[in-house]
Amino acid sequence: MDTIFAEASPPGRGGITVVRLSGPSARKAAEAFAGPLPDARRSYLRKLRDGDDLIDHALVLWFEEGHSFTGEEVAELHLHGAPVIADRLARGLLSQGLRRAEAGEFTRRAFLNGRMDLAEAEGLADLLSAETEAQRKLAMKATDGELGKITDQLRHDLIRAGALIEASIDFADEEVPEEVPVEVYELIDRVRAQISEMLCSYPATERLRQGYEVAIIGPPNAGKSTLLNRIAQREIAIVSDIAGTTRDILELRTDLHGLPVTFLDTAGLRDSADPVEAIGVQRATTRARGADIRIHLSEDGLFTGELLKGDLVVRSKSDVSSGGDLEISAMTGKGIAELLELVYDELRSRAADSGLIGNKRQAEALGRARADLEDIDHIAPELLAERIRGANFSLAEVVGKIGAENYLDEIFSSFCIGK
Ligand SMILES: Nc1nc2c(ncn2[C@@H]2O[C@H](COP(=O)(O)OP(=O)(O)OP(=O)(O)O)[C@@H](O)[C@H]2O)c(=O)[nH]1
Ligand SMILES: [K+]
Ligand SMILES: [Mg+2]
Repeated sequence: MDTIFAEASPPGRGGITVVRLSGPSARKAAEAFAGPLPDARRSYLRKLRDGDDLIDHALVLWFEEGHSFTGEEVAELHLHGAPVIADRLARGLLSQGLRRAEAGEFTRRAFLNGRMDLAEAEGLADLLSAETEAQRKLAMKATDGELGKITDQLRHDLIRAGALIEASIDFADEEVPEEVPVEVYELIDRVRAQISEMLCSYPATERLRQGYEVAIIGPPNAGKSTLLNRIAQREIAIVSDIAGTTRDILELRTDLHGLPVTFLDTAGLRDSADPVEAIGVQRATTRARGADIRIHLSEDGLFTGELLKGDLVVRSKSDVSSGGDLEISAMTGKGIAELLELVYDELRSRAADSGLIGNKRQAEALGRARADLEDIDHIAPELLAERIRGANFSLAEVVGKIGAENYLDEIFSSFCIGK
């Protein structure tokens, strides 16, 4: 096994740069620069030298095999945060025979050494890319091993069901048709119900993970771009009194009280002879349909087209006209805070339905497990036992106990170098 190294802190200048070494010669390599390091998990302030070149004064610590993030021997060198120092150290480490880590390689080794299951590793990837408080909380839950515990319990129940069937097959009187014990069906029903419940929460989880989209739509000159600028508190979109000003979709990423929300400004909806504007209208319509919420904005407070669950019908320019339930003035700012609260309330209630299933890979494996446990009422005991084995296999895949090799490259390449 190679000993690898990488900067664990972001590139560039900072207070410190942390260089992490992992592998069988991590400690030896650290000591080649820092001198002997007696105790694990204690930090030492040392001069790092390569021959007679003093590289830096650094904090150095090491972790024994089995008691580190990767499960291998790990050393950490906390350097002063100038790129030239880390570069100088890297040259020394390369000449010691170490190699640079690939993206996600530390976490990959942690998984391969049993320090975390696949769902925890995926949770860690989400945690590192979380942008808002709600995403942080969701990812944190996934790094905590909860899914592994639940799937272990489900597998335990299925193994018991399988054993009960085997016993009934072995001892069945040859004259009497074999009967599957009632407990088997009870166990399977319970497992299937739990899987269904977990799968039910998946779409809400996925939306929160990806971030929500709120499309501002309506006729030309409704004030959509002015509203976007008001939410952004800066001039993102071009505003003019010419109908058909906006053509491309403009995105504004926000953190709405901890929820990741992207507001979309779109082309005013109308039939246009201008081919470019027509493309804009087409894009607006398609994108708005896929958004989580649509704000239907118009001067008369009416809307055309479909109203989907959670949509808001809003009257614009309330400074010059009035009427309608929900009115705003993007010019004066009136009603904007209330509008954002309504958006937040709706999305928060959707986020509240999120659960432990964090991604498509996990959802698909669970879906296969559930499919094996459906329509089992009149099937022969041997076939039922086979189905149970299939479901067990899929449950093991959820947390990567089986079949992880197919996903490792994809999962770990989404990490940065040094993670
Ligand atoms: N009085 C008043 N005028 C507004 C308000 N919001 C927008 N306007 C004006 O309405 C006109 C159209 O505004 P835009 O924001 O460009 O409208 P839009 O819906 O983006 O228009 P298109 O991109 O052409 O579809 C501009 O002259 C704005 O200054 C408002 O709250 N009050
Ligand atoms: K306009
Ligand atoms: Mg516009």
